Amino acid sequence: MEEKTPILSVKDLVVNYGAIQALKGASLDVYRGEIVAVIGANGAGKSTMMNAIMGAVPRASGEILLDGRPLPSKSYLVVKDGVSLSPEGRKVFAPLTVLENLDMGAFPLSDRAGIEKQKEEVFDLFPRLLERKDQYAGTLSGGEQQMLAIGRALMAKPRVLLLDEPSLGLAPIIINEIFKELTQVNRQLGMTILIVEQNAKKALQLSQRAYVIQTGRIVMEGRSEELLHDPEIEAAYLGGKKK
Ligand SMILES: Nc1ncnc2c1ncn2[C@@H]1O[C@H](COP(=O)(O)OP(=O)(O)OP(=O)(O)O)[C@@H](O)[C@H]1O
Repeated sequence: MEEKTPILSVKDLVVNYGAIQALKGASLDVYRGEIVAVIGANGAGKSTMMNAIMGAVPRASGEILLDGRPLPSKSYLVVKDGVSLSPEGRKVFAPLTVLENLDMGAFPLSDRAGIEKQKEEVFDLFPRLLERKDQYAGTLSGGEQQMLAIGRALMAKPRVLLLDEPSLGLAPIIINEIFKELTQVNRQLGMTILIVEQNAKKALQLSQRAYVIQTGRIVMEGRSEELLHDPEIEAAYLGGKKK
């Protein structure tokens, strides 16, 4: 699966919020077709990593490359280049319907037929959204809003899909449903995915490779299967030995 040039490469990324250094030279690579996870505790810098890739927070130094070329620093240009984000807390457009939210996500596409095809793919993955296509997004359940946020990100036909804590605040049964669909997104659409999660177990089960971030630094990386059974990871992120 791994090739020479990563589709997405973050090199020595530094992000400051005033006096707080949220990322202290973090690097990671994502190869085409992979699901890569970044796990870490509250405040480790996971959302900052995603927002910096999207150009939504400025970087102090470092490089972000897509297919070896620097990504633009404006969010809408990043989306046009092929990177979409499903943000932390979903952030769907509450006063718009499901269909209108999906249309908003399709802004880089110009042909009507392409947009409709993309919508069909999203509805195929999340039939619950089709059933609720005319419902206002603000009235959807948390799980449905998460599906819509992922669907909206997919509408731009990204080459890399970024997911910021898709499990946040959801019941385990809904998390399982969403993570099953993410496996489908990866397999069915061949979608490359970078996911950041506090739910380390789910993220490691979903991904092929993973990075561990601690106070702005990548401190460990490896095959997810191996990290799942690493005693240090078990103790720090998986709630000890209990099975
Ligand atoms: N806009 C901001 N202004 C100032 N400090 C910020 C801002 N956003 C984030 N931070 C700080 O940067 C650090 C990293 O935050 P970030 O949101 O990236 O962490 P995270 O790993 O995504 O955490 P969580 O899992 O809780 O969402 C934290 O110390 C946070 O308080």
